[in-house]
Amino acid sequence: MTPTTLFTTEFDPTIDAGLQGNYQTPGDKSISHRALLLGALAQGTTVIHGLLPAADIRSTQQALQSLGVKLITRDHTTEVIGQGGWQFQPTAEAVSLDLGNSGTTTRLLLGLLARQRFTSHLQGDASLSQRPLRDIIEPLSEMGAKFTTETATLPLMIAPNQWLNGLRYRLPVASAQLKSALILAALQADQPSVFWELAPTRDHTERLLQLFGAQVTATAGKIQVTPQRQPLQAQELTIPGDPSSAAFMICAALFRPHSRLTITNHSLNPTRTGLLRLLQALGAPITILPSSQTKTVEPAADLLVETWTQPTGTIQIDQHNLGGVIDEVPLLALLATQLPGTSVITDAATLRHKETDRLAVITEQLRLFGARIDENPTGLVIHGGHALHAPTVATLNSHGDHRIAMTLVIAELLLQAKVPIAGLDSIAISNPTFLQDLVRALGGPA
Ligand SMILES: O=C(O)C1=C[C@@H](OP(=O)(O)O)[C@@H](O)[C@H](O)C1
Ligand SMILES: C=C(OP(=O)(O)O)C(=O)O
Repeated sequence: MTPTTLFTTEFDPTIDAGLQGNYQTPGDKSISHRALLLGALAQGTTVIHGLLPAADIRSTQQALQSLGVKLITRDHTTEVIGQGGWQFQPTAEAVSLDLGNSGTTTRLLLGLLARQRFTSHLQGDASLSQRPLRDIIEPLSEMGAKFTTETATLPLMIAPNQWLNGLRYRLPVASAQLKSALILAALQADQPSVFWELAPTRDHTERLLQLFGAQVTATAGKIQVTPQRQPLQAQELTIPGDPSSAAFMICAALFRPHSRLTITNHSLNPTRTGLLRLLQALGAPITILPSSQTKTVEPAADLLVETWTQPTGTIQIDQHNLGGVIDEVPLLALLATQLPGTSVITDAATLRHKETDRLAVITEQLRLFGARIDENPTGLVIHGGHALHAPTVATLNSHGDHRIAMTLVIAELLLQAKVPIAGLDSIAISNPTFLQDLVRALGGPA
């Protein structure tokens, strides 16, 4: 994603208002990818309500279309015409897939394309092409997949392949993308597979596969996959709101005076509610209310978030709870600056291989606000308890990373500082209506 130095004109972080009204959380990104992919494999038409309309999801949609899958979008509903089996039917003998900025699309497709009759060429943008794929290439190759890549990154080629064997494998890293790729390959294998997770990560693949009729069981970090001989069965489903998008509005409301914001449709999947649990344990004024929305494919609720007048406590993240906040870490670093003590994030080296090196970039940017952060190879130590100030630089820089860009917007809002942010347009990767929604919650025009 090309950095820009444009700052939005409609959003004014110096505004003297709290966040009020209702915030409709955009559809969950992880579930949106998976609903499209499983819908494509199923027999029948899968109807998805509330798919996230963001650039990463468009990468999955375009990849599926290149693979010969038909998608129909009307208003807030997307229909996926399932192909009724594992074999995609592209019109050419070799397909080229541009996966943009989306790590999830890339990794899940590596699993799905491991046993196809055609050649696939996968590429992505500059950021995605830097992200390591070795962790995923190695076990999939052991199963029989045939990858060609010089550096275990994109661009990469997958050769036609007629067989995959089952695998018993202890995942060396905690990664939902790795786990999902292995499960998707294992369903196409000739023998059963068993995987053991290093630490808990989001479980949308397991849940959705069960809904679509696959034999996948997951207990206490052990995942058992039976090869799927019958096609998956198409479903109609409504996607819950993405906690990783809601997180920004929750923090803005907690730390802006005069806030009273209802967040609707927030997922309650326990593998995604790490931030919510952590804030509730610290006594933040967040009330969980019954959901006011249509029943979603995973549990969801409304949240009432009010200004946190006396923030207390600290944040402690390690490998046991990292999975539940993996995409919230840049925001957690900002949150920790607002707490009185010293917060510690550890076991988080994987953050160095996201859209940017998120540990380095958030440290660099929050220091411009006067934050006291020590960076180490696997995490951050954030010394709270002292006031931040408006940055004195001419431009902040998200380095084209959507989560960093949104964290900087919230930092500016908390400090009422108006400094241009380079790469703000990256927000469209996961949360295209973010600034508009923020302006509305602050009392601006809808
Ligand atoms: O599976 C997924 O949908 C995702 C998994 C996470 O990565 P990990 O593979 O590190 O868990 C997360 O960072 C990403 O935004 C989405
Ligand atoms: C890391 C992220 O996504 P992905 O890995 O799909 O690019 C994210 O959304 O923060």
